[in-house]
Amino acid sequence: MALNGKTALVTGASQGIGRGIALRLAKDGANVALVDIKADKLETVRGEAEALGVKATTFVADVSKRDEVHAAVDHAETALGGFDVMVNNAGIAQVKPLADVTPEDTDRIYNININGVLWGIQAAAQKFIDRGHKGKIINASSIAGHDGFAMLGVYSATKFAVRALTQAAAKEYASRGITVNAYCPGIVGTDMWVEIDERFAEITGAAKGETYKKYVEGIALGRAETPDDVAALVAFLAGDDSDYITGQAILTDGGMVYR
Ligand SMILES: NC(=O)C1=CN([C@@H]2O[C@H](COP(=O)(O)OP(=O)(O)OC[C@H]3O[C@@H](n4cnc5c(N)ncnc54)[C@H](O)[C@@H]3O)[C@@H](O)[C@H]2O)C=CC1
Ligand SMILES: CC(=O)C(C)=O
Repeated sequence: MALNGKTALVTGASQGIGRGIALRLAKDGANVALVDIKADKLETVRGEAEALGVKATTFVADVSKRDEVHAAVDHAETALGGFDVMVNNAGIAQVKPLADVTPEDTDRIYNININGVLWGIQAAAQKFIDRGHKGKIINASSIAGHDGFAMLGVYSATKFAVRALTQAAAKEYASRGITVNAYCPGIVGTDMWVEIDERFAEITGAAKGETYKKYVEGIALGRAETPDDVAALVAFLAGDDSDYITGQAILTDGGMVYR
């Protein structure tokens, strides 16, 4: 198995894409540290990972808090005996016309989606350097990190920022054997999209389900994305086969945005 003996930390692992990534990495042989702000669901995912024959541990942390992210990385190393892969997946969406955005909105979403990724990059890179080996840092961007989406303007800005951090970190850490890449999903059928669809319905008067349907109809491959689709790309980026790739923000969207 491609990730046998490796240790991977995934943030936002309680559900959705993060859960899918954690279970795929476990299936590929990695021991997994599951981090989220939601404690209860983490334990369920831990059981699912252990059933795949690997070690798993949980840690409750808010990625917007630098100390908590650093503590999560320390915990992963102590509990699992190594540290090789960091997946900065946790994020939140916000559907709002730009005209209505408040400073409180931007503080919240920037702190989670941008700073959360930055703290994860810092903590993981320092850990790889202290341990004296290479490492993989993999960040959640989006199609909205390649194209700004109406009503998702602030969210889109955070996902463009993730690409900037990914490129800068790739350059800063390349000499240490650390690669830094981002994955850019399209329309994934998770709770995040349930919330996005509901907010669009409130703001635009669209019927419930209509916005999601409209976006899915625009996908060339003809179906919504699943967490497993995203996890397949992340598993590649976590393994040795991607060793010569760094600083990239790779689209996995079934054919929506072409770069
Ligand atoms: N669902 C989609 O269509 C797409 C999602 N993405 C990105 O993928 C990532 C995962 O999204 P989904 O799984 O769909 O979302 P989701 O809402 O289903 O799950 C997000 C997870 O992150 C956790 N989380 C939120 N804030 C946190 C914080 N401050 N600290 C720790 N954990 C926190 C939540 O508790 C939850 O378990 C996000 O970064 C999102 O922006 C990117 C493109 C498309
Ligand atoms: C949630 C998200 O990133 C999009 C573009 O749907």
